[in-house]
Amino acid sequence: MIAFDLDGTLIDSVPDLAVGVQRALQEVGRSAPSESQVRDWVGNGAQVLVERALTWSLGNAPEAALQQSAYEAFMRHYGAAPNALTTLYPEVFEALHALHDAGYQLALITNKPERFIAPILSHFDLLPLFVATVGGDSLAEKKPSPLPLLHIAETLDIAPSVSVMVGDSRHDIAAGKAAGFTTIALPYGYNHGDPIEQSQPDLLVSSLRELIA
Ligand SMILES: O=C(O)COP(=O)(O)O
Ligand SMILES: [Mg+2]
Repeated sequence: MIAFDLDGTLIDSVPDLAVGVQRALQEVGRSAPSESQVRDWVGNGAQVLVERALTWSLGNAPEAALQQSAYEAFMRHYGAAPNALTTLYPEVFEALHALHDAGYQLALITNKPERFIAPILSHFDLLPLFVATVGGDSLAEKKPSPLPLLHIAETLDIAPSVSVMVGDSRHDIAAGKAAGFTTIALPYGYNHGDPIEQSQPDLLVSSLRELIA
């Protein structure tokens, strides 16, 4: 089984995430961050993304009521147009089809809220390739916890030792290691601005084409 991360691995979603964050902060009367700031804040799910933006804007952590209003606004704005500016990274479509046709079971494990998974994968004609998907709010814990990975392995009845986690961030690699998966990192996504090599994945590939090779 090969499990893929979504944001920063299969899709370059930051342009739409940034618009969602900017509109949410404007709606709650706060200054809006730039797209490059948002890029470094992606990785721990929508609640943390909104919290990081508010903390930047306020200079301190937000109160719960403000966090909740901004989170609801983000979910509404991002949910209204999750595919407006988002693109698939090069070779993703071909690579996923090649792996699927070769008989690998493909899973998707993202920290993104579950409700956005199907609309985005459907938009890019990728949804039927995945036997299982899990979002950041699907289970009690999200990456870097190994829980979502172990949950998928158990659901598919596949041992972690023959499972692979492919991702762009330290949370993917940490979750993969803790779950006993082989970890493969891609360098082009979002890792809070740090090189993914620092997480010491089992393998670093420059693209999904190289992964197939
Ligand atoms: O939504 C996020 O913060 C990150 O999502 P990802 O796990 O697909 O990279
Ligand atoms: Mg990612």
